[in-house]
Amino acid sequence: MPGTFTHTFDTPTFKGTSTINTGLFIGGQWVDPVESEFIDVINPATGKVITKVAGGSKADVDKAVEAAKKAYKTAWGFKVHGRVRGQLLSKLADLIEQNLDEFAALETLNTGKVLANAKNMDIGSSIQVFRYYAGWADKIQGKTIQTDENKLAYTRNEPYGVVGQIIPWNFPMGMLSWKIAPAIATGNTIVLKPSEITPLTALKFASLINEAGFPPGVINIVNGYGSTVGQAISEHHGIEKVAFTGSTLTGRRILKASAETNLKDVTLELGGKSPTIIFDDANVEQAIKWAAGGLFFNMGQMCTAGSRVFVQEGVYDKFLEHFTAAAKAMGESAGDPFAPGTGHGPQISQTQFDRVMAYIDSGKQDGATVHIGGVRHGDEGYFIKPTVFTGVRPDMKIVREEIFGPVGVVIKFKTEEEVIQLANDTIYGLASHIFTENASRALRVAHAIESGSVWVNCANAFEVGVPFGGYKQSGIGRELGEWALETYTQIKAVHVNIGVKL
Ligand SMILES: NC(=O)C1=CN([C@@H]2O[C@H](COP(=O)(O)OP(=O)(O)OC[C@H]3O[C@@H](n4cnc5c(N)ncnc54)[C@H](O)[C@@H]3O)[C@@H](O)[C@H]2O)C=CC1
Ligand code: BAL
Repeated sequence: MPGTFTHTFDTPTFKGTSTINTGLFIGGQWVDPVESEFIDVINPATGKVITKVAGGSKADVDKAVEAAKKAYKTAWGFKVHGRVRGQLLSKLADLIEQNLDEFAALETLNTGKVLANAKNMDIGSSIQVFRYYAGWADKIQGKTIQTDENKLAYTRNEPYGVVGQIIPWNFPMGMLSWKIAPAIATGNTIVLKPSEITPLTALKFASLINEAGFPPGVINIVNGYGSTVGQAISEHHGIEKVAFTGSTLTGRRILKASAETNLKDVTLELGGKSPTIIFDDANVEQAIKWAAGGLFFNMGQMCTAGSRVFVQEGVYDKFLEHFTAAAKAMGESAGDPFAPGTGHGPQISQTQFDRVMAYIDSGKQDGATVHIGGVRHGDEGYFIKPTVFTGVRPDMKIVREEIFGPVGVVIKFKTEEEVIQLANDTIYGLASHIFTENASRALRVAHAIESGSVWVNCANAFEVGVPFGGYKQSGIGRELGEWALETYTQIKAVHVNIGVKL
């Protein structure tokens, strides 16, 4: 019988006891893992264990796929009107909203995110995503193709059936909503694996699925390690599509697993090394604020983090002075993520802390200048001070590789042509942020940059209706907006002979 985790919160927005089931959610029921594995969940602000939750194995994935297949064949897909799928998604959004403060508290406990951000950005935006796709569920349309009087040809956008979804730890509820909402709107059933590091809000979410009214097996949540549950999803012959957000290395493994098994469709949202470009003609005060947020938000644990900051020579000194001050202020606001006034939390885990500190050390060893930061904050938890390097060369690891921490490089440039070449000198192509008051330049540079998203005079300003995804090694496919509907449907062409006789 699966256990529960109970925690009493006394936060500014949520005072009360949260009780969540720590099992696997398969076929509408909480079950124990077949192999009885349990995984520690750590509070990154203290480094202490919060609880243990079930970790699944291949056998649990098999059970979840069976449940999802049965649900798809008997109670979901086109057996259910799109309007009903939309109503259930809306109900889920309402239930998350009714539990907003508890979700936010759990997210902060498990990730170390600042509470206000967890509430307004993570949980708040995931509610928006469920509502947005609830609206699409009865608007999935094929096309008729006019050939001649003898034929009726039309297309249907059909669901894949069972889809697998593997999500990371940097935005646990955000990425869950990006994956589940469009897949459900288009009529698929789901086996989702949260990150084994951050399962708490996914488990809370699972407890709302039956209450929202979903038939058993439509949404299954199987927590566990990537090397077991993640790999089993990627290799499963009963899964027709997998959607993944995480590292480029794991993305390659998932693509390879698909190639070596059933050639399932794959959507990948991977790493980045995004440029932030500030031209002399920018509104520099605004650019400094956006660039600091664009790099340090979520402790730099964003795939779109503007971690290479290119500044034109005329505003370089002014920018660097104030950008450094912003980093300093952010560092001074580090602390208990539940406390009002805290602006900067810990990295997610000891592993990520060590990885980010190793990048900082490599920058120092390669001869870059630590302009500010470069050290841990405090002596408990996984806090790292916002860090800015100057005096870098293009070949340094801190310039080329995704750090996924509060660490950026500031580089001076002279001309537009030069900065376009520098910005595109990367294997990644996820996002870019451009600051200029010259509209022609903004559009010229936006079109020349090789990235799936370009933000002009802002940074990381996501919109649920606008597609998101990567060029180059940052990914395959698009999420959000109507584009996500395409990634969760396959097109069937139907040819009907009206008048041709043989
Ligand atoms: N694009 C993004 O939003 C993210 C990028 N990253 C990048 O990845 C780096 C490493 O972080 P990790 O947590 O190790 O990322 P990861 O890519 O290993 O983990 C992401 C998800 O993939 C799963 N996974 C791991 N190995 C798998 C496998 N063989 N098959 C299927 N699923 C598997 C994990 O359990 C987790 O749910 C970070 O430093 C960062 O650079 C990490 C998280 C999110
Ligand atoms: N993975 C989408 C949000 C982000 O990490 O930037």
